[in-house]
Amino acid sequence: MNKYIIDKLFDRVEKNGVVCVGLDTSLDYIPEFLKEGRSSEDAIVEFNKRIIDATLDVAACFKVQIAYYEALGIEGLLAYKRTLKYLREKDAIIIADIKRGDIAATAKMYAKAHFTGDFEADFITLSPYMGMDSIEPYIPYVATGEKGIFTLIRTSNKGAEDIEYLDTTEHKKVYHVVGDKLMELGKDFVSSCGYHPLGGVIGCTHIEEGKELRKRFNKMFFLIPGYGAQGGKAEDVAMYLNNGNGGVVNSSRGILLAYKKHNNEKEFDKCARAEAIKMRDEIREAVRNLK
Ligand SMILES: O=c1ccn([C@@H]2O[C@H](COP(=O)(O)O)[C@@H](O)[C@H]2O)c(=O)[nH]1
Repeated sequence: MNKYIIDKLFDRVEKNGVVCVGLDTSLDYIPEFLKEGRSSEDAIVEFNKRIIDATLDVAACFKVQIAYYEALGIEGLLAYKRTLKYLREKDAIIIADIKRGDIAATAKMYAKAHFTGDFEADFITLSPYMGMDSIEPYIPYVATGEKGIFTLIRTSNKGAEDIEYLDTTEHKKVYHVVGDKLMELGKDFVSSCGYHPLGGVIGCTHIEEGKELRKRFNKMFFLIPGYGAQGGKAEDVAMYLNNGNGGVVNSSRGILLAYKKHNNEKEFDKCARAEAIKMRDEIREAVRNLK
């Protein structure tokens, strides 16, 4: 049986739980005392390092949302690069949330940019709306066993209904078609853990289809956003998992800004840890209650 990066993620979930810490680090989220005397780049890196150190043993992985870094230009991208480097030094699993989608020639360059070099990540997110030839250039990296992708299938936002929920002539919704195509592509890469490294982004905010999607895409590992700040709850998430594995659940603002709930900016990292543990334990409990 082949070994792919998805086994490492599966094992981390077994060990640390399903929480994916979202490093959507906006400058506004960083407490003033940490910004004093530091450049924006250094403040972001310092904030991220402290969040990473505080949550490493209670997180399955870290999702770094590139938009927050790109928005600050070169300085932001340097902070992005340094954050990824720190995560790698800690042997943390990195999901780069870059949501790319383009013609194959360009996709090849995106693959090189985010699977090697300064911005190297373990997994990246992709948008499938230009078709499967926009996904294929990433597959040689997946085939090495060291890289994986999460493709948008059914997203967490309200606007998901505008396109993803449209009925197709095959009497399936668009997101079913996307998921089915990825399952087909993934079947050559099913790994020891039972999943393939061609994961899907499935938001936990449309709870009606949780069980159906879990059953239909049974070998697909899910990246599940929408928890906390977008309203997703542990009971909702539990349905997208298989015995508490088969997916990671992202929370970005919920974890990074936990200190605001406790009015304790000095200990923002401790508050982030407590929030990640609470989230992990609530999801574990909800999984137990499903049985
Ligand atoms: O369907 C999707 C796909 C991606 N996202 C991303 O996840 C985080 C969510 O942040 P929160 O602060 O926990 O709401 C963010 O990076 C989004 O770009 C998503 O929300 N939904």
